[in-house]
Amino acid sequence: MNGQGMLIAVEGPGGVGKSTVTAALTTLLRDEFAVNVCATREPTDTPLGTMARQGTDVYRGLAMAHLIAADRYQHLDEQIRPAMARGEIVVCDRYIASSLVLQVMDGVDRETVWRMNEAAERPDLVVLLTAHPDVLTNRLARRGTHSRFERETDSSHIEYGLFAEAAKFLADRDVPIVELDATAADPDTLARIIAGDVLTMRSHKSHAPGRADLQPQQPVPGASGEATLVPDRPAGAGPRTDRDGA
Ligand SMILES: Nc1ncnc2c1ncn2[C@@H]1O[C@H](COP(=O)(O)OP(=O)(O)O)[C@@H](O)[C@H]1O
Ligand SMILES: Cc1cn([C@H]2C[C@H](O)[C@@H](COP(=O)(O)OP(=O)(O)O)O2)c(=O)[nH]c1=O
Repeated sequence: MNGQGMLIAVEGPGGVGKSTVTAALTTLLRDEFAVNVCATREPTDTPLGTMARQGTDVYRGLAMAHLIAADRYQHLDEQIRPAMARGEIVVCDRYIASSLVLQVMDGVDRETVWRMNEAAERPDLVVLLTAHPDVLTNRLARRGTHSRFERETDSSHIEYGLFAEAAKFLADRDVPIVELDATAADPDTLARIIAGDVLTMRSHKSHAPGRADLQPQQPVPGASGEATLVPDRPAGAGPRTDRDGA
């Protein structure tokens, strides 16, 4: 963690509800818990990020991977690190895990993607939203697809599987990651569960020896359900399989 600030990455396949949950979490932390939140997303809304977001039919493979990484490093310099230094909780809709999935879908080796992101801040918490692939396909059909990745045949099944692999990859490298099943839970409930995890982590941090600004752990009214800490799974197991075959 960087000062009092934290970096929370909201990740998951297209249509799972990342943007919706990021917005709900931001509102909850700001309005109910008076936390300073920097809500952001990748690709960013800068010219570089917009080129990547709108350019998925033009840029592919290593070119796309470098475009995304360049946008991420600029994002870190200009927005994420300054916000963390101010003590804010940065909630980022898509981050490194997305690259470990989408660039791999695009034919780039996972280790290569990881090395390209070597100097990027590790998130304090990765929130991996999952849902049964058929649910994802239906949500994308209702909302409309936004990119070449989402239009790819069977994209929901492919992304679902690759996010499970990325979760294991990150957990093996000691990146804290929780997985939440968004198949049936509504966005506000998911936001409350995440807020509970984030505020608990923040409280533990502020209770670290030598800190004068101790804050009691804040309760999260209405939070229910269970977040699975990926490293807690049995060795070798993929992310939660309770929705497999559902
Ligand atoms: N938990 C949820 N349950 C049901 N529908 C949801 C949920 N979260 C989001 N949605 C809907 O699914 C669609 C995709 O959500 P969105 O936030 O755009 O996903 P993403 O950012 O992951 O691509 C939207 O129409 C949204 O209203
Ligand atoms: C963050 C990230 C995005 N992308 C690309 C894929 C997506 O098509 C595009 C935009 O992300 P996406 O979240 O799907 O867009 P929207 O918010 O409009 O639904 O950026 C990557 O290829 N790798 C990444 O690491």
